[in-house]
Amino acid sequence: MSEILSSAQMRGIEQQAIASGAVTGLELMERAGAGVVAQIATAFPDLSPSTAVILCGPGNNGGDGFVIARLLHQRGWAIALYLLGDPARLPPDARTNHDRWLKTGPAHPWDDRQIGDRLGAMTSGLVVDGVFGTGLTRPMPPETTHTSQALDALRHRTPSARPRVVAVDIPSGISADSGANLGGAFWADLSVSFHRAKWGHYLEPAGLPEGGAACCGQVAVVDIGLPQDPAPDSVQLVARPAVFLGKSAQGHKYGHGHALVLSGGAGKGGAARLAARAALRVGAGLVTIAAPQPAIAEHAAQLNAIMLTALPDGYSLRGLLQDTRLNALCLGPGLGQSRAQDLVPAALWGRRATVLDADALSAFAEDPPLLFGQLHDKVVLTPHMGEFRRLFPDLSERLHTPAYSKIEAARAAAARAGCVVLLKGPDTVIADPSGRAALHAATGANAAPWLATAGSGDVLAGIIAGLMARGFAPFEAAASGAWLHAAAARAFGPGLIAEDLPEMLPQVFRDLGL
Ligand SMILES: NC(=O)C1=CN([C@@H]2O[C@H](COP(=O)(O)OP(=O)(O)OC[C@H]3O[C@@H](n4cnc5c(N)ncnc54)[C@H](OP(=O)(O)O)[C@@H]3O)[C@@H](O)[C@H]2O)[C@@H](O)CC1
Ligand SMILES: [K+]
Repeated sequence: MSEILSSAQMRGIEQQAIASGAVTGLELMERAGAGVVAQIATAFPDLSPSTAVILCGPGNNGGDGFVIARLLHQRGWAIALYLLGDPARLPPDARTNHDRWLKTGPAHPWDDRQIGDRLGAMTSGLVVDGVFGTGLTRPMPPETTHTSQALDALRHRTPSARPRVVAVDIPSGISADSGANLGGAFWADLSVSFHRAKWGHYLEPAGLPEGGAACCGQVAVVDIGLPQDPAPDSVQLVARPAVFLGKSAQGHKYGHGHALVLSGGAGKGGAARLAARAALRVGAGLVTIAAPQPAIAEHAAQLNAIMLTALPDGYSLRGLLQDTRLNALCLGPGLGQSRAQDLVPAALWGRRATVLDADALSAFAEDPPLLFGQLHDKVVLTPHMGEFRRLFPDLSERLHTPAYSKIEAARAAAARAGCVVLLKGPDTVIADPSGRAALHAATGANAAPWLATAGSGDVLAGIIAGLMARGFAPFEAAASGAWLHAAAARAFGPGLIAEDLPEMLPQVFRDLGL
Protein backbone atom coordinates (compact mmCIF):
# COMPACT_ATOMS: atom_id res chain seq x y z
CA MET A 1 0.00 0.00 0.00
CA SER A 2 1.20 3.50 -0.65
CA GLU A 3 -0.22 6.77 0.51
CA ILE A 4 -2.05 9.07 -1.91
CA LEU A 5 -2.99 12.64 -1.08
CA SER A 6 -5.59 15.25 -1.86
CA SER A 7 -4.41 18.64 -3.08
CA ALA A 8 -5.26 20.20 0.30
CA GLN A 9 -3.21 17.57 2.16
CA MET A 10 -0.28 18.15 -0.19
CA ARG A 11 -0.51 21.91 0.26
CA GLY A 12 -0.60 21.44 4.03
CA ILE A 13 2.54 19.29 4.02
CA GLU A 14 4.41 21.76 1.81
CA GLN A 15 3.35 24.76 3.87
CA GLN A 16 4.25 23.11 7.13
CA ALA A 17 7.70 22.13 5.85
CA ILE A 18 8.32 25.64 4.55
CA ALA A 19 7.00 27.28 7.74
CA SER A 20 9.21 25.07 9.91
CA GLY A 21 12.27 26.39 8.08
CA ALA A 22 13.25 22.87 7.02
CA VAL A 23 13.11 23.79 3.36
CA THR A 24 12.25 26.74 1.14
CA GLY A 25 9.63 26.79 -1.61
CA LEU A 26 12.42 27.53 -4.05
CA GLU A 27 14.31 24.40 -3.00
CA LEU A 28 11.16 22.31 -3.38
CA MET A 29 10.59 23.74 -6.84
CA GLU A 30 14.16 23.01 -7.90
CA ARG A 31 13.86 19.40 -6.68
CA ALA A 32 10.49 19.04 -8.39
CA GLY A 33 11.90 20.25 -11.71
CA ALA A 34 15.00 18.08 -11.38
CA GLY A 35 12.79 15.11 -10.52
CA VAL A 36 10.75 15.57 -13.68
CA VAL A 37 13.89 15.72 -15.82
CA ALA A 38 15.25 12.57 -14.18
CA GLN A 39 11.97 10.72 -14.70
CA ILE A 40 11.87 11.71 -18.37
CA ALA A 41 15.26 10.06 -18.83
CA THR A 42 14.09 6.94 -16.99
CA ALA A 43 10.76 6.60 -18.76
CA PHE A 44 12.08 7.34 -22.25
CA PRO A 45 15.67 6.03 -22.36
CA ASP A 46 15.79 6.31 -26.17
CA LEU A 47 14.85 9.98 -26.17
CA SER A 48 17.86 12.08 -27.13
CA PRO A 49 17.90 15.88 -26.92
CA SER A 50 15.97 17.65 -29.68
CA THR A 51 13.13 20.15 -29.28
CA ALA A 52 11.09 20.51 -26.11
CA VAL A 53 7.99 22.68 -26.05
CA ILE A 54 7.45 23.77 -22.46
CA LEU A 55 4.06 25.17 -21.52
CA CYS A 56 4.05 27.20 -18.31
CA GLY A 57 0.99 28.43 -16.43
CA PRO A 58 0.40 31.28 -14.00
CA GLY A 59 1.09 29.36 -10.77
CA ASN A 60 3.76 27.16 -9.23
CA ASN A 61 3.16 24.41 -11.77
CA GLY A 62 4.49 26.93 -14.27
CA GLY A 63 7.36 27.58 -11.86
CA ASP A 64 8.36 23.92 -12.16
CA GLY A 65 8.17 24.36 -15.93
CA PHE A 66 10.86 27.10 -15.86
CA VAL A 67 13.16 24.84 -13.82
CA ILE A 68 12.61 21.99 -16.27
CA ALA A 69 13.35 24.31 -19.21
CA ARG A 70 16.65 25.38 -17.64
CA LEU A 71 17.71 21.81 -16.79
CA LEU A 72 16.74 20.37 -20.18
CA HIS A 73 18.59 23.22 -21.90
CA GLN A 74 21.70 22.29 -19.91
CA ARG A 75 21.32 18.77 -21.29
CA GLY A 76 21.32 19.97 -24.87
CA TRP A 77 17.62 20.41 -25.60
CA ALA A 78 16.34 23.27 -27.77
CA ILE A 79 13.56 24.89 -25.76
CA ALA A 80 10.43 26.68 -26.95
CA LEU A 81 8.75 28.01 -23.82
CA TYR A 82 5.32 29.65 -23.67
CA LEU A 83 3.88 31.39 -20.64
CA LEU A 84 0.15 31.70 -20.01
CA GLY A 85 -0.53 34.90 -18.06
CA ASP A 86 1.35 37.93 -16.88
CA PRO A 87 4.91 37.23 -15.65
CA ALA A 88 4.57 40.08 -13.14
CA ARG A 89 1.78 38.15 -11.40
CA LEU A 90 3.62 34.85 -11.00
CA PRO A 91 3.91 33.67 -7.38
CA PRO A 92 7.37 34.51 -5.94
CA ASP A 93 9.18 31.17 -6.47
CA ALA A 94 7.79 30.78 -9.96
CA ARG A 95 8.78 34.39 -10.67
CA THR A 96 12.34 33.73 -9.52
CA ASN A 97 12.61 30.73 -11.84
CA HIS A 98 11.01 32.68 -14.67
CA ASP A 99 13.66 35.38 -14.27
CA ARG A 100 16.42 32.78 -14.13
CA TRP A 101 15.12 31.19 -17.30
CA LEU A 102 15.16 34.54 -19.13
CA LYS A 103 18.96 34.52 -18.79
CA THR A 104 18.92 31.41 -21.00
CA GLY A 105 16.06 31.93 -23.41
CA PRO A 106 12.78 33.71 -24.04
CA ALA A 107 9.37 33.09 -22.49
CA HIS A 108 6.98 33.58 -25.42
CA PRO A 109 3.63 35.05 -24.51
CA TRP A 110 0.90 32.42 -24.81
CA ASP A 111 -0.47 32.14 -28.34
CA ASP A 112 -2.99 29.31 -28.44
CA ARG A 113 -3.10 29.00 -32.25
CA GLN A 114 0.65 29.13 -32.63
CA ILE A 115 1.15 26.49 -29.92
CA GLY A 116 -1.54 24.27 -31.43
CA ASP A 117 0.06 24.49 -34.88
CA ARG A 118 3.49 23.88 -33.47
CA LEU A 119 2.42 20.77 -31.55
CA GLY A 120 0.59 19.47 -34.60
CA ALA A 121 3.79 19.72 -36.66
CA MET A 122 5.96 17.87 -34.13
CA THR A 123 6.91 14.31 -35.03
CA SER A 124 9.35 13.77 -32.16
CA GLY A 125 10.79 15.55 -29.12
CA LEU A 126 9.02 16.51 -25.94
CA VAL A 127 6.05 18.50 -24.73
CA VAL A 128 6.05 19.48 -21.06
CA ASP A 129 2.74 20.50 -19.52
CA GLY A 130 3.40 22.89 -16.66
CA VAL A 131 0.22 24.89 -17.16
CA PHE A 132 -1.85 23.87 -14.14
CA GLY A 133 -1.21 21.37 -11.35
CA THR A 134 -2.90 20.80 -8.03
CA GLY A 135 -4.13 24.40 -7.84
CA LEU A 136 -6.74 24.15 -10.61
CA THR A 137 -10.36 23.95 -9.51
CA ARG A 138 -12.15 25.33 -12.54
CA PRO A 139 -12.28 24.61 -16.26
CA MET A 140 -9.24 25.35 -18.39
CA PRO A 141 -9.35 28.90 -19.76
CA PRO A 142 -10.47 29.45 -23.37
CA GLU A 143 -6.89 30.39 -24.33
CA THR A 144 -5.91 26.72 -24.10
CA THR A 145 -8.57 25.32 -26.45
CA HIS A 146 -6.40 24.86 -29.56
CA THR A 147 -3.51 23.56 -27.52
CA SER A 148 -5.81 20.99 -25.96
CA GLN A 149 -7.17 19.98 -29.36
CA ALA A 150 -3.68 19.67 -30.83
CA LEU A 151 -2.63 17.45 -27.92
CA ASP A 152 -5.72 15.35 -28.46
CA ALA A 153 -4.77 14.84 -32.08
CA LEU A 154 -1.25 13.79 -31.04
CA ARG A 155 -2.73 11.17 -28.76
CA HIS A 156 -4.13 9.32 -31.73
CA ARG A 157 -0.77 9.09 -33.47
CA THR A 158 1.63 6.22 -32.88
CA PRO A 159 4.23 7.20 -30.26
CA SER A 160 7.05 6.93 -32.80
CA ALA A 161 5.43 9.64 -34.94
CA ARG A 162 4.84 12.23 -32.23
CA PRO A 163 6.53 13.93 -29.29
CA ARG A 164 6.34 12.45 -25.80
CA VAL A 165 3.98 14.36 -23.55
CA VAL A 166 4.95 14.82 -19.93
CA ALA A 167 2.68 16.37 -17.30
CA VAL A 168 4.24 18.22 -14.40
CA ASP A 169 2.39 16.78 -11.38
CA ILE A 170 -0.86 16.04 -13.24
CA PRO A 171 -2.21 16.87 -16.69
CA SER A 172 -3.65 20.39 -16.75
CA GLY A 173 -7.42 20.35 -16.40
CA ILE A 174 -7.61 17.15 -14.32
CA SER A 175 -8.79 17.67 -10.74
CA ALA A 176 -6.11 16.31 -8.42
CA ASP A 177 -8.90 15.49 -5.95
CA SER A 178 -11.61 13.83 -8.00
CA GLY A 179 -9.86 12.89 -11.23
CA ALA A 180 -12.57 14.81 -13.07
CA ASN A 181 -11.80 16.49 -16.35
CA LEU A 182 -12.66 20.03 -15.34
CA GLY A 183 -13.04 20.98 -19.00
CA GLY A 184 -10.48 20.96 -21.80
CA ALA A 185 -7.96 18.81 -19.92
CA PHE A 186 -4.65 17.73 -21.41
CA TRP A 187 -3.29 14.17 -21.28
CA ALA A 188 0.21 12.75 -20.87
CA ASP A 189 2.37 9.71 -21.52
CA LEU A 190 3.99 10.34 -18.16
CA SER A 191 2.82 12.33 -15.13
CA VAL A 192 5.54 13.12 -12.63
CA SER A 193 4.10 13.95 -9.23
CA PHE A 194 5.83 15.15 -6.10
CA HIS A 195 6.16 13.52 -2.67
CA ARG A 196 3.03 11.36 -3.15
CA ALA A 197 0.64 10.61 -5.99
CA LYS A 198 -2.66 12.46 -5.75
CA TRP A 199 -6.15 10.95 -5.65
CA GLY A 200 -6.90 12.31 -9.11
CA HIS A 201 -4.13 10.27 -10.72
CA TYR A 202 -6.10 7.10 -10.07
CA LEU A 203 -9.75 8.12 -9.94
CA GLU A 204 -11.83 7.91 -13.09
CA PRO A 205 -15.30 9.49 -12.84
CA ALA A 206 -17.81 7.60 -14.96
CA GLY A 207 -18.50 8.70 -18.52
CA LEU A 208 -16.83 11.17 -20.82
CA PRO A 209 -14.69 13.18 -21.03
CA GLU A 210 -11.97 10.90 -19.76
CA GLY A 211 -10.55 11.75 -16.35
CA GLY A 212 -7.40 11.27 -14.32
CA ALA A 213 -6.81 7.55 -14.61
CA ALA A 214 -7.25 7.69 -18.38
CA CYS A 215 -5.27 10.90 -18.97
CA CYS A 216 -2.27 10.62 -16.64
CA GLY A 217 -0.39 7.86 -18.46
CA GLN A 218 2.39 6.35 -16.39
CA VAL A 219 2.50 7.94 -12.94
CA ALA A 220 5.92 8.50 -11.39
CA VAL A 221 6.44 10.02 -7.96
CA VAL A 222 9.61 11.85 -6.98
CA ASP A 223 10.87 12.58 -3.50
CA ILE A 224 11.34 16.30 -2.98
CA GLY A 225 12.62 15.99 0.58
CA LEU A 226 9.38 16.52 2.48
CA PRO A 227 8.84 14.67 5.78
CA GLN A 228 7.74 11.09 5.21
CA ASP A 229 5.22 10.86 8.11
CA PRO A 230 1.82 9.71 6.92
CA ALA A 231 -0.69 12.54 6.59
CA PRO A 232 -3.64 12.48 9.01
CA ASP A 233 -6.61 10.91 7.21
CA SER A 234 -4.38 9.65 4.45
CA VAL A 235 -5.74 7.26 1.83
CA GLN A 236 -3.88 4.10 0.90
CA LEU A 237 -3.55 2.89 -2.64
CA VAL A 238 -4.06 -0.89 -2.60
CA ALA A 239 -1.10 -2.24 -4.53
CA ARG A 240 -1.40 -5.79 -3.15
CA PRO A 241 -3.12 -7.37 -0.13
CA ALA A 242 -2.00 -5.77 3.10
CA VAL A 243 -2.60 -9.00 5.02
CA PHE A 244 -0.98 -12.44 4.64
CA LEU A 245 -3.50 -14.68 2.91
CA GLY A 246 -1.71 -18.00 3.43
CA LYS A 247 -2.89 -20.72 5.82
CA SER A 248 -0.89 -22.35 8.55
CA ALA A 249 -0.01 -26.04 8.24
CA GLN A 250 -1.84 -26.87 11.47
CA GLY A 251 -5.24 -25.44 10.49
CA HIS A 252 -8.39 -27.50 9.87
CA LYS A 253 -11.52 -26.57 7.99
CA TYR A 254 -13.42 -25.34 11.05
CA GLY A 255 -10.55 -23.01 11.80
CA HIS A 256 -11.12 -21.18 8.51
CA GLY A 257 -14.71 -20.27 9.15
CA HIS A 258 -18.05 -21.17 7.69
CA ALA A 259 -19.64 -18.78 5.22
CA LEU A 260 -23.37 -18.80 4.56
CA VAL A 261 -24.55 -17.45 1.21
CA LEU A 262 -28.26 -16.68 0.98
CA SER A 263 -29.79 -17.58 -2.36
CA GLY A 264 -32.88 -16.38 -4.20
CA GLY A 265 -35.61 -18.56 -5.63
CA ALA A 266 -35.65 -21.23 -8.34
CA GLY A 267 -33.88 -20.15 -11.51
CA LYS A 268 -32.18 -17.28 -9.66
CA GLY A 269 -29.45 -19.26 -7.91
CA GLY A 270 -26.51 -18.64 -10.24
CA ALA A 271 -25.42 -15.45 -8.50
CA ALA A 272 -25.36 -17.16 -5.08
CA ARG A 273 -23.39 -20.09 -6.53
CA LEU A 274 -20.81 -17.67 -7.96
CA ALA A 275 -20.47 -15.95 -4.60
CA ALA A 276 -20.26 -19.28 -2.75
CA ARG A 277 -17.64 -20.66 -5.11
CA ALA A 278 -15.56 -17.51 -4.62
CA ALA A 279 -15.88 -17.74 -0.83
CA LEU A 280 -14.66 -21.33 -0.93
CA ARG A 281 -11.79 -20.62 -3.35
CA VAL A 282 -10.61 -17.69 -1.26
CA GLY A 283 -10.20 -20.07 1.62
CA ALA A 284 -13.32 -20.24 3.79
CA GLY A 285 -13.23 -23.66 5.46
CA LEU A 286 -16.89 -24.42 4.68
CA VAL A 287 -19.48 -22.69 2.57
CA THR A 288 -23.22 -23.32 2.65
CA ILE A 289 -25.88 -21.97 0.35
CA ALA A 290 -29.23 -21.39 2.02
CA ALA A 291 -32.02 -21.41 -0.55
CA PRO A 292 -35.82 -21.61 -0.57
CA GLN A 293 -37.07 -25.17 -1.01
CA PRO A 294 -38.07 -24.81 -4.70
CA ALA A 295 -34.46 -23.86 -5.57
CA ILE A 296 -32.84 -26.80 -3.77
CA ALA A 297 -32.97 -29.26 -6.67
CA GLU A 298 -31.38 -26.75 -9.01
CA HIS A 299 -28.54 -26.04 -6.58
CA ALA A 300 -28.07 -29.72 -5.72
CA ALA A 301 -27.54 -30.51 -9.37
CA GLN A 302 -24.65 -28.05 -9.54
CA LEU A 303 -22.86 -28.17 -6.20
CA ASN A 304 -20.32 -30.55 -4.73
CA ALA A 305 -18.00 -29.03 -2.15
CA ILE A 306 -20.53 -26.37 -1.28
CA MET A 307 -23.23 -27.47 1.15
CA LEU A 308 -26.89 -26.74 0.81
CA THR A 309 -29.71 -26.07 3.21
CA ALA A 310 -33.33 -25.08 2.79
CA LEU A 311 -34.21 -21.69 4.23
CA PRO A 312 -37.69 -20.33 3.70
CA ASP A 313 -37.58 -17.01 5.56
CA GLY A 314 -36.05 -14.64 8.07
CA TYR A 315 -37.52 -16.53 10.99
CA SER A 316 -35.67 -19.68 9.96
CA LEU A 317 -32.49 -17.67 9.36
CA ARG A 318 -32.59 -16.55 13.01
CA GLY A 319 -32.87 -20.21 13.92
CA LEU A 320 -29.97 -21.19 11.68
CA LEU A 321 -27.80 -18.47 13.19
CA GLN A 322 -28.03 -20.20 16.57
CA ASP A 323 -25.12 -22.19 15.11
CA THR A 324 -22.23 -19.96 16.10
CA ARG A 325 -19.88 -21.69 13.66
CA LEU A 326 -21.60 -19.80 10.85
CA ASN A 327 -19.39 -16.76 11.10
CA ALA A 328 -19.83 -14.87 7.81
CA LEU A 329 -22.87 -14.11 5.70
CA CYS A 330 -23.32 -12.98 2.13
CA LEU A 331 -26.67 -11.57 1.06
CA GLY A 332 -27.76 -9.91 -2.12
CA PRO A 333 -26.66 -11.67 -5.27
CA GLY A 334 -29.83 -12.96 -6.97
CA LEU A 335 -31.70 -12.71 -3.68
CA GLY A 336 -34.77 -10.83 -4.93
CA GLN A 337 -35.92 -7.69 -3.19
CA SER A 338 -38.81 -9.11 -1.17
CA ARG A 339 -36.68 -11.99 0.14
CA ALA A 340 -33.97 -9.43 0.91
CA GLN A 341 -36.42 -7.33 2.95
CA ASP A 342 -37.18 -10.38 5.04
CA LEU A 343 -33.68 -11.84 5.34
CA VAL A 344 -31.49 -8.76 5.81
CA PRO A 345 -32.94 -7.81 9.24
CA ALA A 346 -32.54 -11.39 10.43
CA ALA A 347 -28.97 -11.55 9.13
CA LEU A 348 -28.07 -8.25 10.80
CA TRP A 349 -29.71 -9.40 14.01
CA GLY A 350 -27.18 -12.26 14.00
CA ARG A 351 -24.29 -9.73 14.17
CA ARG A 352 -22.03 -11.83 11.98
CA ALA A 353 -19.46 -10.53 9.57
CA THR A 354 -21.84 -9.76 6.69
CA VAL A 355 -21.58 -8.63 3.08
CA LEU A 356 -24.64 -6.83 1.74
CA ASP A 357 -24.67 -6.51 -2.03
CA ALA A 358 -27.09 -6.09 -4.93
CA ASP A 359 -30.72 -6.77 -3.90
CA ALA A 360 -29.82 -6.56 -0.20
CA LEU A 361 -29.03 -2.89 -0.88
CA SER A 362 -31.68 -2.06 -3.47
CA ALA A 363 -34.39 -3.51 -1.21
CA PHE A 364 -33.90 -0.44 1.02
CA ALA A 365 -34.02 2.19 -1.73
CA GLU A 366 -37.36 3.47 -0.42
CA ASP A 367 -36.09 3.90 3.10
CA PRO A 368 -32.28 3.81 3.46
CA PRO A 369 -32.35 4.89 7.14
CA LEU A 370 -34.28 1.71 7.90
CA LEU A 371 -31.21 -0.20 6.75
CA PHE A 372 -28.68 2.14 8.37
CA GLY A 373 -30.41 1.71 11.75
CA GLN A 374 -29.66 -2.04 11.68
CA LEU A 375 -26.08 -2.03 10.39
CA HIS A 376 -23.12 -2.80 12.65
CA ASP A 377 -19.37 -2.64 12.43
CA LYS A 378 -18.91 -6.13 10.98
CA VAL A 379 -20.87 -5.28 7.84
CA VAL A 380 -19.46 -4.46 4.40
CA LEU A 381 -21.77 -2.79 1.86
CA THR A 382 -20.61 -3.32 -1.72
CA PRO A 383 -22.68 -0.98 -3.91
CA HIS A 384 -21.92 -0.12 -7.50
CA MET A 385 -22.71 3.45 -8.47
CA GLY A 386 -26.39 2.71 -9.19
CA GLU A 387 -26.93 1.03 -5.82
CA PHE A 388 -24.97 3.79 -4.14
CA ARG A 389 -27.36 6.34 -5.66
CA ARG A 390 -30.34 4.47 -4.24
CA LEU A 391 -28.93 4.45 -0.70
CA PHE A 392 -27.07 7.77 -0.69
CA PRO A 393 -28.86 9.97 -3.24
CA ASP A 394 -27.43 13.23 -1.88
CA LEU A 395 -23.82 11.98 -1.97
CA SER A 396 -24.34 10.60 -5.43
CA GLU A 397 -25.67 13.99 -6.52
CA ARG A 398 -22.62 15.73 -5.08
CA LEU A 399 -20.40 13.53 -7.21
CA HIS A 400 -21.51 15.66 -10.14
CA THR A 401 -19.58 18.55 -8.56
CA PRO A 402 -16.19 18.26 -10.27
CA ALA A 403 -13.95 18.61 -7.24
CA TYR A 404 -15.98 16.22 -5.01
CA SER A 405 -14.33 12.83 -5.18
CA LYS A 406 -15.48 9.27 -4.89
CA ILE A 407 -13.17 8.98 -1.88
CA GLU A 408 -15.06 11.69 0.01
CA ALA A 409 -18.40 10.19 -1.04
CA ALA A 410 -17.47 6.72 0.20
CA ARG A 411 -16.16 8.17 3.46
CA ALA A 412 -19.37 10.09 4.05
CA ALA A 413 -21.41 6.98 3.22
CA ALA A 414 -19.43 4.81 5.65
CA ALA A 415 -19.87 7.39 8.40
CA ARG A 416 -23.63 7.49 7.80
CA ALA A 417 -24.01 3.71 7.52
CA GLY A 418 -21.72 2.93 10.46
CA CYS A 419 -19.92 0.19 8.56
CA VAL A 420 -17.41 -0.40 5.78
CA VAL A 421 -18.54 0.77 2.35
CA LEU A 422 -16.86 -0.53 -0.78
CA LEU A 423 -17.92 1.67 -3.69
CA LYS A 424 -17.27 -0.34 -6.84
CA GLY A 425 -15.95 0.71 -10.20
CA PRO A 426 -12.69 0.54 -12.12
CA ASP A 427 -11.63 2.77 -9.23
CA THR A 428 -12.96 1.06 -6.10
CA VAL A 429 -12.97 2.99 -2.82
CA ILE A 430 -13.12 1.26 0.55
CA ALA A 431 -13.96 3.44 3.55
CA ASP A 432 -14.90 2.89 7.17
CA PRO A 433 -16.80 5.10 9.62
CA SER A 434 -13.58 6.44 11.19
CA GLY A 435 -12.57 8.01 7.87
CA ARG A 436 -10.02 5.36 7.01
CA ALA A 437 -10.01 4.86 3.27
CA ALA A 438 -8.25 2.92 0.55
CA LEU A 439 -8.40 3.07 -3.22
CA HIS A 440 -8.03 0.07 -5.46
CA ALA A 441 -7.47 1.34 -8.97
CA ALA A 442 -7.94 -1.16 -11.76
CA THR A 443 -7.13 1.67 -14.11
CA GLY A 444 -4.26 2.68 -16.37
CA ALA A 445 -1.56 -0.01 -16.46
CA ASN A 446 -3.54 -1.93 -13.83
CA ALA A 447 -6.75 -2.04 -15.87
CA ALA A 448 -8.96 -5.13 -15.88
CA PRO A 449 -11.49 -4.23 -18.59
CA TRP A 450 -12.92 -7.77 -18.83
CA LEU A 451 -14.08 -7.49 -15.23
CA ALA A 452 -17.11 -5.55 -16.44
CA THR A 453 -19.11 -8.73 -16.99
CA ALA A 454 -22.31 -10.24 -15.58
CA GLY A 455 -21.82 -11.86 -12.19
CA SER A 456 -18.48 -10.23 -11.50
CA GLY A 457 -19.90 -8.31 -8.52
CA ASP A 458 -21.37 -11.53 -7.08
CA VAL A 459 -17.89 -13.03 -7.08
CA LEU A 460 -16.47 -9.99 -5.30
CA ALA A 461 -19.16 -10.25 -2.60
CA GLY A 462 -18.27 -13.94 -2.15
CA ILE A 463 -14.54 -13.23 -1.96
CA ILE A 464 -15.08 -10.65 0.78
CA ALA A 465 -17.45 -12.95 2.71
CA GLY A 466 -14.92 -15.78 2.41
CA LEU A 467 -12.11 -13.60 3.72
CA MET A 468 -14.27 -12.49 6.64
CA ALA A 469 -15.13 -16.13 7.36
CA ARG A 470 -11.38 -16.70 7.60
CA GLY A 471 -11.25 -14.00 10.25
CA PHE A 472 -10.03 -10.98 8.36
CA ALA A 473 -11.48 -7.67 9.53
CA PRO A 474 -14.09 -6.06 7.26
CA PHE A 475 -11.84 -3.29 5.94
CA GLU A 476 -8.95 -5.65 5.17
CA ALA A 477 -11.30 -8.22 3.64
CA ALA A 478 -12.84 -5.58 1.39
CA ALA A 479 -9.54 -4.03 0.29
CA SER A 480 -7.79 -7.37 -0.25
CA GLY A 481 -10.93 -8.74 -1.91
CA ALA A 482 -10.99 -5.91 -4.43
CA TRP A 483 -7.34 -6.58 -5.22
CA LEU A 484 -7.79 -10.37 -5.58
CA HIS A 485 -10.85 -9.88 -7.79
CA ALA A 486 -8.98 -7.63 -10.24
CA ALA A 487 -5.83 -9.75 -10.09
CA ALA A 488 -7.91 -12.83 -11.01
CA ALA A 489 -9.36 -10.94 -13.96
CA ARG A 490 -5.95 -9.82 -15.17
CA ALA A 491 -4.56 -13.32 -14.74
CA PHE A 492 -7.30 -14.73 -16.99
CA GLY A 493 -7.29 -11.88 -19.52
CA PRO A 494 -9.58 -11.46 -22.51
CA GLY A 495 -12.64 -13.67 -22.72
CA LEU A 496 -13.15 -13.66 -18.96
CA ILE A 497 -16.59 -14.51 -17.59
CA ALA A 498 -17.56 -14.45 -13.93
CA GLU A 499 -17.21 -18.24 -13.54
CA ASP A 500 -13.51 -17.91 -14.36
CA LEU A 501 -12.76 -15.54 -11.51
CA PRO A 502 -12.86 -18.01 -8.58
CA GLU A 503 -10.89 -20.49 -10.69
CA MET A 504 -8.07 -17.98 -11.15
CA LEU A 505 -7.63 -17.41 -7.42
CA PRO A 506 -5.22 -20.35 -6.98
CA GLN A 507 -2.88 -18.84 -9.57
CA VAL A 508 -3.17 -15.40 -7.97
CA PHE A 509 -2.29 -16.94 -4.62
CA ARG A 510 0.70 -18.73 -6.16
CA ASP A 511 1.85 -15.46 -7.71
CA LEU A 512 1.62 -13.92 -4.23
CA GLY A 513 3.99 -16.61 -3.04
CA LEU A 514 1.47 -18.50 -0.83
N1 LIG B 1 3.86 24.87 -3.27
C1 LIG B 1 5.08 24.28 -3.37
O1 LIG B 1 5.90 24.45 -2.53
C2 LIG B 1 5.38 23.44 -4.51
C3 LIG B 1 4.51 23.33 -5.58
N2 LIG B 1 4.83 22.66 -6.66
C4 LIG B 1 4.06 22.81 -7.88
O2 LIG B 1 3.05 23.74 -7.71
C5 LIG B 1 1.83 23.25 -8.19
C6 LIG B 1 0.69 23.89 -7.49
O3 LIG B 1 0.85 25.25 -7.69
P1 LIG B 1 -0.31 26.30 -7.43
O4 LIG B 1 -0.93 26.02 -6.14
O5 LIG B 1 0.30 27.62 -7.62
O6 LIG B 1 -1.36 25.95 -8.52
P2 LIG B 1 -1.26 25.72 -10.11
O7 LIG B 1 -1.70 24.35 -10.36
O8 LIG B 1 0.05 26.13 -10.65
O9 LIG B 1 -2.38 26.66 -10.73
C7 LIG B 1 -2.96 27.68 -10.00
C8 LIG B 1 -2.77 28.98 -10.73
O10 LIG B 1 -3.58 29.01 -11.86
C9 LIG B 1 -4.55 30.06 -11.76
N3 LIG B 1 -5.77 29.57 -12.37
C10 LIG B 1 -6.55 28.55 -11.92
N4 LIG B 1 -7.52 28.32 -12.80
C11 LIG B 1 -7.36 29.18 -13.83
C12 LIG B 1 -8.06 29.39 -15.03
N5 LIG B 1 -9.14 28.67 -15.38
N6 LIG B 1 -7.60 30.35 -15.83
C13 LIG B 1 -6.52 31.08 -15.50
N7 LIG B 1 -5.83 30.90 -14.37
C14 LIG B 1 -6.25 29.97 -13.55
C15 LIG B 1 -4.66 30.36 -10.32
O11 LIG B 1 -5.10 31.67 -10.18
P3 LIG B 1 -6.26 32.04 -9.15
O12 LIG B 1 -7.13 30.82 -8.95
O13 LIG B 1 -5.57 32.45 -7.95
O14 LIG B 1 -6.99 33.10 -9.86
C16 LIG B 1 -3.20 30.14 -9.89
O15 LIG B 1 -2.42 31.25 -10.25
C17 LIG B 1 1.92 21.78 -8.02
O16 LIG B 1 1.05 21.11 -8.89
C18 LIG B 1 3.38 21.54 -8.33
O17 LIG B 1 3.56 21.44 -9.73
C19 LIG B 1 6.13 22.02 -6.76
O18 LIG B 1 6.98 22.98 -7.25
C20 LIG B 1 6.63 21.55 -5.42
C21 LIG B 1 6.68 22.69 -4.49
K1 LIG C 1 0.43 20.07 -15.37
